[in-house]
Amino acid sequence: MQQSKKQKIVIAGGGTAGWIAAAAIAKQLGRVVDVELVESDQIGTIAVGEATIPPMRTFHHLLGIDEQEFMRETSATFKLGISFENWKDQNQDYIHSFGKTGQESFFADFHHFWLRGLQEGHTADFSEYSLELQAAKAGKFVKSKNPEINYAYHLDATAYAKFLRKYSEERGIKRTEGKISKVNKDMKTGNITSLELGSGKTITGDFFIDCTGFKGLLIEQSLHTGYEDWSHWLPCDSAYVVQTKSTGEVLPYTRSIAHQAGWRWNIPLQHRMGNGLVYCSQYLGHDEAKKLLVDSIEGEMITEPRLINFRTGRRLKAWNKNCVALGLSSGFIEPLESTSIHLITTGIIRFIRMFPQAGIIDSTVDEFNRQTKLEIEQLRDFIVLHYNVTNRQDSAFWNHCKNMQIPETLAHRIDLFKQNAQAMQIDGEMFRVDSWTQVMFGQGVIPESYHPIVHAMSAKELSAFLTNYRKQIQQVVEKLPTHQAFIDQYCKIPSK
Ligand SMILES: Cc1cc2nc3c(=O)[nH]c(=O)nc-3n(C[C@H](O)[C@H](O)[C@H](O)COP(=O)(O)OP(=O)(O)OC[C@H]3O[C@@H](n4cnc5c(N)ncnc54)[C@H](O)[C@@H]3O)c2cc1C
Repeated sequence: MQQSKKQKIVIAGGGTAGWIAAAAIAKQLGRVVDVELVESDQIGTIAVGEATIPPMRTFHHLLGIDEQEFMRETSATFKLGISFENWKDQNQDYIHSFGKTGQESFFADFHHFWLRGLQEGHTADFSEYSLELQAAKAGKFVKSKNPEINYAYHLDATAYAKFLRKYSEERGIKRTEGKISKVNKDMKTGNITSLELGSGKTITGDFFIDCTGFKGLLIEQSLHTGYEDWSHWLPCDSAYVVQTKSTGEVLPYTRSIAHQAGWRWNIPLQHRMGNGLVYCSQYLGHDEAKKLLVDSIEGEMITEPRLINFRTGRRLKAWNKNCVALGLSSGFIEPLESTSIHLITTGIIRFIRMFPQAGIIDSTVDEFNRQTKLEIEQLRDFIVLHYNVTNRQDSAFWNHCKNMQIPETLAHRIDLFKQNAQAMQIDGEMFRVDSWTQVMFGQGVIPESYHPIVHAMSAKELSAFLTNYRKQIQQVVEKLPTHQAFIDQYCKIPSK
């Protein structure tokens, strides 16, 4: 079999997306391709994106990253889930944790057993059957395989890009600083041939990865790929962000607190808190939003509040010609479930798997785009669920969300769950039954019936099963160290 010549990949942009792409390619393809990353210090990065989901650990494992070093360098903390406050209704909270809830049987998920229990007088909340959720509530954490505790991280976005830059440069990635002023294309094929910098330097390549952020300098401004707008389902279009000093012990979860026209977040890092207020500008003015954020934060501000505008949706093709878009240039479904960095990692893994060593083949491009579309649509549905299934009627924004037409795929899932508690699962989907059920129950969806298989247990057996499972979780949680104590001994940042 013939091996083609060594290809050159040019990565445009050095935010989280650019350096994740560089690090992954350096590790997996470093011997067979040359890579150059161009970034502009003058433009800088978006410098948000600080909450993650558990698959990041697998990605780090693939890169051979040492967890303690990574956590110290990025001031990271552990994340067991997200606390959704005032989403179902004002003054009602629930946690979407990364844990399993209860023990399922081959034919029916655990929530069917819990629903029967409710009917038979068991009053314990669904949340009491998840170890991660209870540990989060108690502010506790430990790394454990038995019982397994599933977790992700909160991290400092700027420090993370720096950390991956060091990793990539140590593995041979070339970095060029400069502002791209022109994207050159081949007249015949339409492929990108080179990037011209303000300094006059030209960077040529065989393949280009667009990580230039929302503007999509290559994929959109040069290749005019097109964008599918999802603002009719995800109407928030703005965020004010600000960093504050920490106050008290760090929580092992993100807080997402709904307000009259969106929500705000608290992301606890070791040395500071990340805060942001996401909103729909049609229902809340920018000045009001800024005031709402400033009035709600607890610690002293260490940055000025900064406005970020966005449009939810996806790039029509993540791979077009000889260019793949990653990160914000490929689309954005808002940060509610911390899915953007995850999409960068799955995007680069997919690209490496389908790497066009022998030239670009249409079927490969089509398959890449098909998988990318499916993945982002599944995440979109999960996020739309949070907005749509609510009892809130206190503002025009929530009335809009409650009554909006939702994607058919999501409507189908909600129907299945409402009618007979079926939590539909698509192969390979990121958020599993445990996530869908925690959010459905958390937002107040109560099914009309459950699977009859649960009657294979007698009432006595079911009662013992539910009671013992819950007790075991309580016993484990009692013995766990606090999140703060675990961080202090495992990955504490050096005091400055
Ligand atoms: C409000 C908000 C909150 C978010 N929260 C989360 C979260 O909690 N979790 C999560 O997973 N994701 C979150 N995200 C998404 C996350 O921030 C991004 O996915 C991530 O930071 C990747 O950004 P990026 O690298 O694509 O873009 P950027 O960080 O914008 O980087 C763009 C890069 O391109 C360079 N560039 C641009 N133009 C040029 C040019 N002409 N010449 C040279 N270089 C250029 C810039 O200098 C920069 O290096 C959030 C996003 C927003 C808007």
